[in-house]
Amino acid sequence: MIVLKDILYKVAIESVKGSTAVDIKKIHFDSRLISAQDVFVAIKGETADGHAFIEAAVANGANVVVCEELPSEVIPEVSYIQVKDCREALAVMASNYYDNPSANLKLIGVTGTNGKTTVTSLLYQMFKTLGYKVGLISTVVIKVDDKDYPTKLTTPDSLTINSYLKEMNEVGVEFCFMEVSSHGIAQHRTLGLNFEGGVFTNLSQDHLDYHKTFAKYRDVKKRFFDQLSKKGFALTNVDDKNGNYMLQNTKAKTFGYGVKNLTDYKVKILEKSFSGLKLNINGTEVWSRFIGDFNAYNLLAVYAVADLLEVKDIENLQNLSQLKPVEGRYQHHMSSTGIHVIVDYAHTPDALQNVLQTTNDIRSRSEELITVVGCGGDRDTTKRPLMGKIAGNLSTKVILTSDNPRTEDPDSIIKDIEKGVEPQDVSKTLSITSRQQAIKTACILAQQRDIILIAGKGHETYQEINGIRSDFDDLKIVKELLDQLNK
Ligand SMILES: CC(=O)N[C@H]1[C@@H](OP(=O)(O)OP(=O)(O)OC[C@H]2O[C@@H](n3ccc(=O)[nH]c3=O)[C@H](O)[C@@H]2O)O[C@H](CO)[C@@H](O)[C@@H]1O[C@H](C)C(=O)N[C@@H](C)C(=O)N[C@H](CCC(=O)O)C(=O)O
Ligand SMILES: Nc1ncnc2c1ncn2[C@@H]1O[C@H](COP(=O)(O)OP(=O)(O)OP(=O)(O)O)[C@@H](O)[C@H]1O
Ligand SMILES: N[C@H](CCC[C@H](N)C(=O)O)C(=O)O
Ligand SMILES: [Mg+2]
Repeated sequence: MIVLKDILYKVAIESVKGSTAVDIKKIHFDSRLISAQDVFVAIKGETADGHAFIEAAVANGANVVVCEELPSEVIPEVSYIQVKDCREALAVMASNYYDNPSANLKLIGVTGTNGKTTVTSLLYQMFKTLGYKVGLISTVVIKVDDKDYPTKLTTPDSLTINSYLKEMNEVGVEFCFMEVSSHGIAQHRTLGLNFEGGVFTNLSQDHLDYHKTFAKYRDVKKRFFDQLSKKGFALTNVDDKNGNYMLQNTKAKTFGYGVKNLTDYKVKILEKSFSGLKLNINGTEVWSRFIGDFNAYNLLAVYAVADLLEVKDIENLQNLSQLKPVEGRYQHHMSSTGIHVIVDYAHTPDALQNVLQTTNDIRSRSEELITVVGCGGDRDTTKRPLMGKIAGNLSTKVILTSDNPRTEDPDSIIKDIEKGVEPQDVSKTLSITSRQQAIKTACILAQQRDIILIAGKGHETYQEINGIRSDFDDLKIVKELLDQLNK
């Protein structure tokens, strides 16, 4: 049994009503999950206020309520802990409840608009090959060494994070690589975790629906570095406009990586093709099967983190050249008749620009570059016209379609994207609401050597419409269609 006062260690408490010497079972922030002797944390969310569910939580058996405002009627058998911020309190309690698991392994957090999944997944791959037990918390999957768990968020809530870290402790994981999203930082999901290091990849427009302004989005990301301890390291992409800004107030030891500017970790791109990149990393030539300049940054970040974690240089470079691409990130497939297909998770203007630019750099220009792209519903609407403009400017044909419409009307999302398509690009742009039909049309249009880029959903194996997720896998669908069409 765990005693309430043990999990309240370091929680900023404003007032207490009732005993803190009570036994508790689990902590939940959803009243519907509460059973007898559980702690209910009332969170003021985006759509609901957890304080409205205190009564329901108590009816389900909660014997402790953590809240920002005490309910008008308090029940004598229940302990009430009033705190300033319930999300902060939840994060601290979660660490305490699971015995501060982040202190028993080396935890590295990766933040930035694009590249988090790629960098964390490659670090997982590299450290596994080096023979360590490794953890991964990413958009695609959570891994406790070899065991996989599904996940819905990039950075899960603090209870979930700590429960997986605890499981990692139990099986002897030494290194854990995790994605730190801006929502995660804003909602204190990672607060109180003991990070050995933090990495900044880049910053461009995304999530303005949530953060409202770019400056606020940037400053939330910076908060992650402000919170690192002086024992840790902070590694930043110095070529990014905000790279140095991120580290301005960090107490951690700072390091830089980049292609354009002189810094601690440097990469030069020597050759690029659809079969990979030839790089010069800090003076040594390395071959990798990754495609695209942006992946030179990702690989360099991986090399730098491995170096900062004291992997021997020779092993680091050898392993770097063995790394395999991550699911849905510039995933390349060649059809039986020689049509190139690229499935990529580009769902921001910057990512779309990068993948298209990269593809244009590699192709010989006589082929068509057919881009199939959409934007998610209930998310940043201002990125839609920007993505329309970029798709039109950098492709020879564009098919605008649906991504995950969620609760929005798919046609009105497409109309928002169309608004950004410039006049000279209108004649090469089609709009087809059904993603399946859009992909089929691209397959019908494509000839040998042409390139079909399907952007936005990468590894996702579903399409979400009105809260219902149906099977949908871009790569599987395009392969089936090309086969059916004998292409
Ligand atoms: C906008 C957002 O970030 N929402 C997240 C947030 O929910 P919320 O606090 O707004 O919840 P709410 O619905 O307002 O409810 C408030 C509270 O009342 C509680 N409640 C509600 C009903 C009830 O009957 N009883 C009850 O106790 C809820 O459990 C909650 O604690 O906190 C929840 C728990 O941690 C998250 O699951 C939820 O993520 C939603 C599902 C989501 O889609 N989030 C996306 C936008 C997200 O976080 N994405 C990032 C970024 C990815 C990237 O960078 O690309 C990510 O890290 O994945
Ligand atoms: N270093 C990078 N710079 C710019 N774009 C990148 C970079 N790495 C990947 N991308 C592009 O961004 C897309 C998403 O990459 P990745 O999944 O690694 O990013 P992420 O930060 O995890 O995204 P999310 O916020 O959705 O979790 C890729 O499919 C690719 O198009
Ligand atoms: N982590 C990203 C995922 C976007 C993926 C795209 N397919 C969409 O559904 O919008 C987000 O929450 O914005
Ligand atoms: Mg990710």
